[in-house]
Amino acid sequence: SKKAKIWRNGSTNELEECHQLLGELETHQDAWPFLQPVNLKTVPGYKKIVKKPMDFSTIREKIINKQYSSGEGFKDDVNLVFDNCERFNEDNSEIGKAGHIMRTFFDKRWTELLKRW
Ligand SMILES: Cn1cc(C(=O)NCCN)ccc1=O
Repeated sequence: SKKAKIWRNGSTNELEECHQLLGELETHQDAWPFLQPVNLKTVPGYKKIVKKPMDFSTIREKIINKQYSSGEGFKDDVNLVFDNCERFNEDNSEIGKAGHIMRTFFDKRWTELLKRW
């Protein structure tokens, strides 16, 4: 596993703070469309339209398996979740609206974390 680094301002491991932020995403009331991979067998068109599926449970596995070398890779996968959502869903659909709410929530928390690193 990567040696924990002491970051500027004494904040400890960047990826530990990403793991905590993932917990906030997963427990958000509007997270329900993003908790598990979209079922490619039951959602028509998804497999063809969305080239790189991503969801919060997959991100959790990648954190646990040390597949991110920095917060940047974590941030890119979280944004992929929301970009996929915008590509596949109408903005005013239930899932489309949830995606916009979750992206706004994440962007605010990510900006707060960047200020501390
Ligand atoms: C993010 N997303 C989720 C679904 C879905 O059906 N999720 C299951 C919720 N229980 C369908 C399209 C989509 O873009």
